[in-house]
Amino acid sequence: MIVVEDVTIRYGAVPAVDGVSLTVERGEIVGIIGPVGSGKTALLECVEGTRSPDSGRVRVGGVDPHADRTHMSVIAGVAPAGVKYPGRASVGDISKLFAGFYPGGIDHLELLERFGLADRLRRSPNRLTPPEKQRFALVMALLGDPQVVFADDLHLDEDGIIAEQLRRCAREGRTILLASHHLAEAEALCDRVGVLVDGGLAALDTPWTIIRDHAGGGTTLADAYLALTGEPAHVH
Ligand SMILES: Nc1ncnc2c1ncn2[C@@H]1O[C@H](COP(=O)(O)OP(=O)(O)OP(=O)(O)O)[C@@H](O)[C@H]1O
Repeated sequence: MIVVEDVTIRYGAVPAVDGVSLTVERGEIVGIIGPVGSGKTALLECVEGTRSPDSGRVRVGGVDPHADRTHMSVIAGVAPAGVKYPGRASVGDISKLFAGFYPGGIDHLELLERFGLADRLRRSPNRLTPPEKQRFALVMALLGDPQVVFADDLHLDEDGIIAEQLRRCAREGRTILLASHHLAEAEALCDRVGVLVDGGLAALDTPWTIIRDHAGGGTTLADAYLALTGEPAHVH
């Protein structure tokens, strides 16, 4: 569903993303982890199509996501991060409004229920708790019944609703590409994990394979991450 071939992204002399290749199969959950500034956002932007790589090739569902924005708007949903919504608009109003853009999409009330937000209908999204904001962002991403879901800087909630719902999305055949600093949750959730270090993929495999190959006797993805990046896990 997602093909990234030898993608390089430059902002200055040093590439932000340097020759990255990866594929994501339909129904797979792939998480990109890596230190601050390692290129996760730049890579996701290229796959979402909001920017094009300086070299290399990206395909999502067979199309160039930067060139074919119309097709991407049909097949992909992006979980928006850090959005400030108009003051008086409520969770119910905004999700209903956006659902109206997607005839044949998923009912907004059903999604709010699935993500544990049914009792937040009248609240401003700006006043939700951080985990609720993340769940609302995923509701917004799913309104159009997308085949592919992108979530940059995904925050996973302790009660597991987000992980449970993303697993459900994958079982429904949706393909999920996320970036996160939450290593324990990414280890539990993702079919495969890519570790970006200075714009290059230092590892791309199932969490247990990365742990086996890189954790140096440790037992967690955080152990492997420390060995690969030289940094302890950083959650902001
Ligand atoms: N608009 C920009 N102009 C110049 N440099 C940029 C720009 N956006 C990103 N960069 C640089 O590209 C590199 C990769 O940044 P990117 O935001 O992709 O990292 P990240 O892994 O997503 O970080 P974070 O963990 O903070 O989300 C960094 O060195 C960053 O400073």
